[in-house]
Amino acid sequence: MSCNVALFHENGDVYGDGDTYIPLYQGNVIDMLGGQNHQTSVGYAIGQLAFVSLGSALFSGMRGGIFMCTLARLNKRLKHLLFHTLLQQEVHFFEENNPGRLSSRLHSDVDRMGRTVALNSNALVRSTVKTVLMFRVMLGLSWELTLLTSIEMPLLAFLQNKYITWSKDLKDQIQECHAQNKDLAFQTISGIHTVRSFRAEKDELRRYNEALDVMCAVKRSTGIYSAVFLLIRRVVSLGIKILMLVQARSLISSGDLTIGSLVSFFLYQKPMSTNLKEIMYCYGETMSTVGVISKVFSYLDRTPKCKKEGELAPERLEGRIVFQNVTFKYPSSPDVEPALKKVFMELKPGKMTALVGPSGGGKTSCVSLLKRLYEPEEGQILLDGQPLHHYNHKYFHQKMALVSQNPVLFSGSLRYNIEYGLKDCTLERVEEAAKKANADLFISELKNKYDTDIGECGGKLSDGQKQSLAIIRALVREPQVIILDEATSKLDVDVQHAVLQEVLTCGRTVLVVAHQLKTVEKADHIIFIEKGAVVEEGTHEQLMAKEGRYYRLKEELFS
Ligand SMILES: Nc1ncnc2c1ncn2[C@@H]1O[C@H](COP(=O)(O)OP(=O)(O)OP(=O)(O)O)[C@@H](O)[C@H]1O
Repeated sequence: MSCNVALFHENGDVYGDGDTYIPLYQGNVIDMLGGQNHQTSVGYAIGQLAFVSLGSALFSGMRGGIFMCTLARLNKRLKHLLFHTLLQQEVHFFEENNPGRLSSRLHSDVDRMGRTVALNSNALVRSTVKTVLMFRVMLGLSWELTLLTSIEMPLLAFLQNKYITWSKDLKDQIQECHAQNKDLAFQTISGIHTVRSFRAEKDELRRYNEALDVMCAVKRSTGIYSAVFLLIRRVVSLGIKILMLVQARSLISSGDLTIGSLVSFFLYQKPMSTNLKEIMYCYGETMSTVGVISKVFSYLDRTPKCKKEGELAPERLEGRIVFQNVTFKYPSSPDVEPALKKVFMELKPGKMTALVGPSGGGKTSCVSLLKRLYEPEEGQILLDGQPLHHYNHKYFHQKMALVSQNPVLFSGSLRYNIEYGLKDCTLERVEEAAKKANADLFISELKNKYDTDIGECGGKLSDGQKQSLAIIRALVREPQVIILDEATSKLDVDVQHAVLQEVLTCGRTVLVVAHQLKTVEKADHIIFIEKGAVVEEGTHEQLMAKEGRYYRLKEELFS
């Protein structure tokens, strides 16, 4: 984009950047370099050039540096804001937008957006100033030739505009393909165990290849558009140049233009058109990034569809939970039957309540509503007589702990995972919780004890150890309500009993979600839920004596 041109003129005005020095004088270069001027004026001009070159290099370096720093800050701020906004969104948002796409928005799109805005504004300022100054000088040399040069610009701008309109959709498609491919590769790699056990490597490779083919086709179209555009642009430029040469010849013959001025004019014309191209390129780049920018901003402006956080954070919480005629439909399936229909149930403090029923009955939906991952469509859930959303978010999730069958663990140490999200948690507290979960023995046998790295998603632990870790993580928070969603299924029977005994101490409310009916026989209260409705409830003995759905399910499982 730059050219090594150095011109000297009598006014002593030099303009340029980096390796481009364009003196803004009027006069004849050829004469001076040919030695017709005095030796002193050449020395003076060279000194001046050196001085201005140094100044130019210094300022262009500073400008580049300042823009790079601004770009880094802008990127950091945008990513922070976007990540913050994403974390505020309701669960349904993440069901609609898969992780690969969101991660691509957060990284590639924000980078591209920052680069376009910051770098293009840098180039735009530089090129505009240079263009205005050069234009002034060129007008002084020959207004007729300047007029012809100026015709080229709107023509090229028109072509560029057309090109942008055609290529914008393609660029959006490429961005989308990138996100999809990333997501596909991520899914396959993270699920490699399943892929391997189903011998699905070839299928996954084929799927990835098909996705690559789609992207390749879009890129091919972009290449064709770009080649055609370049060809037309070159032809237009060539036509204008021929017109200029014809005009210059007639000006020279009529004595209105000297050969020296013509050479000067052409020496200006090249960097001038380079600058104009740069301006148009920046414009084009900015325009083609508009799609990306608008997507990023649509996420930044998105208001989460969840109820506002409440203030309640009582010192003492009893833990009595009541579902009052709760009806609920998943936002992603608004047209199907509700997952829960007018559910009424009570979970008492100091008691273990078990939620049982066939697959798809609505057990997990109850737990999701309890953890406020979704909001009921009708009815409400009360905790100590207050709707759940009245409680302070952090307080609420500390008081109500969920331990699931396949807990989500993060790479890092055991201690990091146990203390996750807790401030000022001492090692003594962690050790005490581990003892209560009957897990202190296995941890003490590890080489680095609580500092042992558990690997990606806890990959270095057995399934039972992962469950133990999740139980410690819940207990260390000293919750008043504990939800065990098949949370002890991978533990030894002795450990299961010890854990259940422990969670029932301190008058805690315990909800056990169970698929294996054997684990719930000891529950104080059993609720049988089927097709989203409570069908029957009572103790194990009462339900067995009733010979209803619970009895029949038990018979089916053991027959
Ligand atoms: N994220 C979701 N989006 C849409 N529908 C869902 C979603 N999760 C569950 N469902 C539907 O809601 C109904 C209740 O499902 P739920 O997971 O609560 O049952 P469950 O009793 O926990 O089943 P299981 O014992 O198999 O875990 C089912 O019909 C299911 O298809």
